[in-house]
Amino acid sequence: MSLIIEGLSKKYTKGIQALKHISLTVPEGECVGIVGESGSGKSTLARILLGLESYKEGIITYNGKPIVPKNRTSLREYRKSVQMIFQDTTNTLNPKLPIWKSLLEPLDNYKEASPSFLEQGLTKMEKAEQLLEIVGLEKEMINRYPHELSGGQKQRVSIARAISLAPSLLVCDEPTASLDVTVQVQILQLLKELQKKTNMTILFISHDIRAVAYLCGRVIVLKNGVMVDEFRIGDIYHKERHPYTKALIQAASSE
Ligand SMILES: Nc1ncnc2c1ncn2[C@@H]1O[C@H](COP(=O)(O)OP(=O)(O)OP(=O)(O)O)[C@@H](O)[C@H]1O
Repeated sequence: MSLIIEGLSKKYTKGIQALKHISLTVPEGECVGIVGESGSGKSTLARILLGLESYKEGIITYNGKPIVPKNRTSLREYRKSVQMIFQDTTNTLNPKLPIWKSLLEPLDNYKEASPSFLEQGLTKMEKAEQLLEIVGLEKEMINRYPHELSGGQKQRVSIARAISLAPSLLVCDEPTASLDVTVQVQILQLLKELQKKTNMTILFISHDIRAVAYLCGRVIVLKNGVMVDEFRIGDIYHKERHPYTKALIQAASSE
């Protein structure tokens, strides 16, 4: 798995330049964090990576193949290996469907997928139960509806759904932002555990440098669409950090 972004820029209509010449490589099995304040372009980057947003300038290649936005055929295979979790689970979990139906949607769409962490020969319901167990939820929850779950439980279901196809890359866009602090920590722990177990690559997008520092080995700092800093987590307190990175650390430690 390799994801390479070279010289990516994105301009919205009305001239808003959300990303300016972004270049980065996401190596296999690593967790790379993208941190920045509101409006820095984090979600734009995530949406482009998922093929949900177009871009005119730059090249994105995944395993050597270019990602062409909104090209359904080339995106089908890509979508199988690249999954996303969002801050707001309403995008993922249809309120009208029981949990098991939402959970099994990706596996239904890609019948050829057989993730190694699911036992062979399971019925549909047993697959849904196993997926829930992997993310630390009671299997009895498969028959509930999203409104009958807490925010943290819903995010666990979203994670179970996202990993059900054993993606090689998981893009997480502020997955803990709307959760209580203790639940945030539990979700971060779960992601860390899953990453260790499955060796999937994670691109973790957050405004919270502490969450990024907990989970990621490498960090990229975005400010107004520009990559202003990039470092290994061990160098977070290095004196050569960009003043904006230092300000983010300072702000987080005084919260
Ligand atoms: N569909 C759109 N049309 C026009 N401008 C947009 C659109 N989406 C985002 N923008 C603008 O692009 C810039 C980057 O927005 P983006 O949502 O990527 O930032 P972000 O870092 O994810 O912020 P937040 O943390 O608040 O979600 C902002 O100035 C925003 O107003």
